[in-house]
Amino acid sequence: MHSFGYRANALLTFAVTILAFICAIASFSDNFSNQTPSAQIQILSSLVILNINWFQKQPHGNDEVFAFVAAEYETSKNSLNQVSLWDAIIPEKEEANFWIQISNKYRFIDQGHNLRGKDFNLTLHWHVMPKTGKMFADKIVMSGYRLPNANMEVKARAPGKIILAGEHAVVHGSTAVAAAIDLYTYVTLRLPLHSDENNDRLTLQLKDLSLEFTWSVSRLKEGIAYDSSNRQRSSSPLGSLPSSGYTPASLGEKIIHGKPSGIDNTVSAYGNIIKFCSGEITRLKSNMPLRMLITNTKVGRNTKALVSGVSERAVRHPEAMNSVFNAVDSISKEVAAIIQTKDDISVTEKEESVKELMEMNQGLLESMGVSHSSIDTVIQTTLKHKLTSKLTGAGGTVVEKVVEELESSGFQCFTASIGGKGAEICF
Ligand SMILES: C[C@@](O)(CCO)CC(=O)[O-]
Repeated sequence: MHSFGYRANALLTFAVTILAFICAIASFSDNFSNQTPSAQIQILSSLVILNINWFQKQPHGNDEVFAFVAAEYETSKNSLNQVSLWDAIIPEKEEANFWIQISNKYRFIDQGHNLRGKDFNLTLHWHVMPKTGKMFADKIVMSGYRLPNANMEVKARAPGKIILAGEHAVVHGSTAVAAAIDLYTYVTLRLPLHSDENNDRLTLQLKDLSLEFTWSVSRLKEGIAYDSSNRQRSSSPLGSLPSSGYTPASLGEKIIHGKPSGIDNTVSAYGNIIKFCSGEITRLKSNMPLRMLITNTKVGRNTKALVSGVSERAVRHPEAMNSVFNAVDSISKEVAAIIQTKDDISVTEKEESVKELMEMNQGLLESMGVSHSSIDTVIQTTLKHKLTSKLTGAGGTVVEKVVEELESSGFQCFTASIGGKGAEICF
């Protein structure tokens, strides 16, 4: 008679043997599974186009494909170094045949000093992970990539802007109309490839002005993080620039204006002609030709002081200043409506109306205490030529005469088209 322990041992051994036998058969059956997955990948500048055209999901299994793209390179110490740039899990057959356009998910960082001027491969790996059985792995290697030998450069440009109506009052909630102009500021950013070269300093050299500023990168990052978390609008309202470009611009505005309305950085970042009121932006589609003569009176100004001067006047005379702000609001709304109108009104009539509204706006700016005697000179000069109404639209010799006279008074003139592109970045 066998003891209980002896019987239990025999049963366990039998169960384990059967289990091992089933596993061996399952594993052997992998040899009959004919897997021929294929994939394509194309790298277009910062875009990856990926097309995995194979997926095999068992009726009740949960196979999935894990795909990742890595930059791979060789060093004297290791024959294979990988920097993962992108990955994804493809859970369903229906999702396995796809085209995607992405920028890298993970940052391409040189951990040592290995990548400058070196060749590397971009490799797409994919792993098919069945519920049971052998994991299948394959890859496509794309060779011929090289990181630059010198520091990386990023170029950006942002347009200047003009406010057609509503400056200053916009800070107090009135509507304003502004446009990007085709005069740009260009910036080239050089990023050191080696981390030890990045000594936490960002240096800005304004070569035209012979000025140089330096900031601590970590302090700037803190400022940007703070501003992003406090900003109500998180995405680009006009769709031309990532919101990350908007944030530093709005930080700069705070430095220059103290309490900015946000109109300057918005129009410079996103371009076009916009109607702006308390952070709400409406893009205007102009139905009239708009070219502007811009005169630089060369009178230095302190925007912060002017903006706070208007606020102080509003505290001293709240009712009167409210009426001024309301009048500016109506003027801006009317300017916006004229610019957009498709009615059968001649361009001259539209220009006459815009001219009149601008004159009224100028008067209100004077009542806010922000005008200057040099602006009166500009107005008198243009009025003398009875050309004020033409300055928005007309070009040619008549404008040249006005420019000549204004420049002889020591001013600097520019003609500009308005409503163009916003800030652009080129890697
Ligand atoms: C004076 C102001 O209205 C415009 C300056 O370009 C200030 C602001 O809106 O932030």
